[in-house]
Amino acid sequence: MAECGDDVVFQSSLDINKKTHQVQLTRRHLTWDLASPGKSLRQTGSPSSQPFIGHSGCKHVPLQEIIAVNLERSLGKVSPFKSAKKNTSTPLKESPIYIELQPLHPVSFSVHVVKRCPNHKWKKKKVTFFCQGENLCRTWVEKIEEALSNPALKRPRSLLVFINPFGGKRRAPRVFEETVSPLMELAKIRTHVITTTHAGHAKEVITKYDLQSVDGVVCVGGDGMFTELLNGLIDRKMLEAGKIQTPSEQPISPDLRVGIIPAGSTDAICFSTTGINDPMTSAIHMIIGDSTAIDVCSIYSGDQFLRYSSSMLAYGYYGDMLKDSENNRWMGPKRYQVAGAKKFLANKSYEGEVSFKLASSADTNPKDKMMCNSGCNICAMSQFSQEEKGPDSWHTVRGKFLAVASFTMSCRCLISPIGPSPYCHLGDGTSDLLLIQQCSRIQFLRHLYRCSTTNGNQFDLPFIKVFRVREWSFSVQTDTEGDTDLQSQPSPPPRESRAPTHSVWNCDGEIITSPNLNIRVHCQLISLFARGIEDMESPTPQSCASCCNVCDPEDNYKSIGGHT
Ligand SMILES: Nc1ncnc2c1ncn2[C@@H]1O[C@H](COP(=O)(O)OP(=O)(O)OP(=O)(O)O)[C@@H](O)[C@H]1O
Ligand SMILES: CCCCCCCCCCCCC/C=C/[C@@H](O)[C@H](CO)NC(C)=O
Ligand SMILES: [Ca+2]
Repeated sequence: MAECGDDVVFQSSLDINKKTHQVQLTRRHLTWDLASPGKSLRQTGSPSSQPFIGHSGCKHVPLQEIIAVNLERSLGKVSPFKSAKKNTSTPLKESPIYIELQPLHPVSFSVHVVKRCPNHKWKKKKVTFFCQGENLCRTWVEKIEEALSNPALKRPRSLLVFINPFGGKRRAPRVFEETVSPLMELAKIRTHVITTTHAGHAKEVITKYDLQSVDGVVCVGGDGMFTELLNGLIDRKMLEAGKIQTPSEQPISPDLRVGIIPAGSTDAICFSTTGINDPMTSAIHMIIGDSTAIDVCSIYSGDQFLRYSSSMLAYGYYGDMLKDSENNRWMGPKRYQVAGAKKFLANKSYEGEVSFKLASSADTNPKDKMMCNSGCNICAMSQFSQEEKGPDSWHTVRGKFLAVASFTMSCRCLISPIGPSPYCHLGDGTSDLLLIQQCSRIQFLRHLYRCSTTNGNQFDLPFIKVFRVREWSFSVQTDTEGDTDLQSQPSPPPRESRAPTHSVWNCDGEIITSPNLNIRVHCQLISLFARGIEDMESPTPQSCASCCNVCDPEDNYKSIGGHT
């Protein structure tokens, strides 16, 4: 059924694939249906105010899923011979070349809409409408463009783009040039593109840039690049508000949304917020103005603020792996596999004490099998329930850990298709804190293997504890036995033969060396050009359910608008 308030803006008959259709633009949809005797716009309601009710075969696209609308430029075919022949008094050889456009069809415009493909991949699909006369064609384009510029749709008009030429497989410049830039042009989005020359470059620019002049900031890179933008944008807000980040200070939300065109090594943030690491999919989410707010952790060493993080913060195995992999950046994404295998064989554990404040709500937990999907109710509720945190409930675990890791999102990536913490929420104000106690290689392998599957049972192992937390801290414990041994020697052993007693932190792929950290989760602090991962089995309000009265079961994934 048509939604209340979805008034008709414009309608007419137009040809699609040489067949006449009744086409209607409402405030929320573009709809077209084959015109046949006994089936017309008039029959479906008052022509001036009522959207018509669809049925199978009728296509019904939410405006939010229109990527672009354009007048078609090539209106006819070139026919110089005919033109020359008309001027019979002039010999053919000497005649000036007249080019006459022979319209194949009157005039046309194209609408590019979202096409859903398997595995959350999005492409664009072009539908061309042929009009009786240029005026009608121009009016259609104007009306659709006007509807798309409705502020409620939150489509960006201009973007600041940072390209990291050294991230991942070093393909970012090409990815932007070949895939993203043509799409932005098609959608008439202005881009100011900066190719970074050094680490920290994007953050430096963000400190000074006139951010009022853009509607979003985009990185073409990986998790490290996103984190640089995240830190730059929050730092800028704090600076403008004259605030210094202290443990008791609440960080201020940036006004701008951030986009990620995946071109890094892991791309876990892009994967966890769109369901895939595909540049075209991400570019489309940006163009149509999708928005999802994600949690951010602030990290301190004592009272000293270090940085903000949004994906994984991990000590032990993942920290050692990152440190080792940094020497092999030239290998690209493979560096993580090489270092991961080395550190797996090393099977090193570290003593430490972890204290954490459990999320007060007993409704969710890291093993509850409730995936955070687009339009997630748990995240929607969390936005309003941050004040009722309940009584402080701190817990402490001491031990020898192979890894201590907190996931503020699922951290899906190619090697872990539903993520190392599959039921983690994007915007519930919590992180999943994973404690892997010292264990044998075979036990740890079992956990890692489970992370690489879609079973979601990687925490169901006796040496693993996992908690949903709002705040937590870690401190190293001195290995007293080891220290005594060292002290009994006349001089310290050579540096390389000393086993390190502590690891480093892997913070969104960047190293933090301070071992003792305090972490706080801030609910939905920054918004991304994404919508979370769509549940293809039960459509979400943003995809199909709210708009769709015309799902065509024959046309799954192929149908306009991708209705399921
Ligand atoms: N021109 C540059 N030269 C060197 N380093 C850069 C440059 N531009 C950005 N960086 C830094 O490179 C780091 C890593 O980049 P990025 O996240 O794009 O790739 P990655 O580490 O391969 O991918 P992932 O983080 O997904 O594993 C970022 O933290 C960023 O600060
Ligand atoms: C025997 C099969 C082994 C499969 C191993 C699966 C383990 C999956 C764990 C992946 C964790 C990735 C979490 C994301 C972290 C990012 O923040 C970071 C920067 O991009 N990437 C890495 C690799 O540290
Ligand atoms: Ca979360």
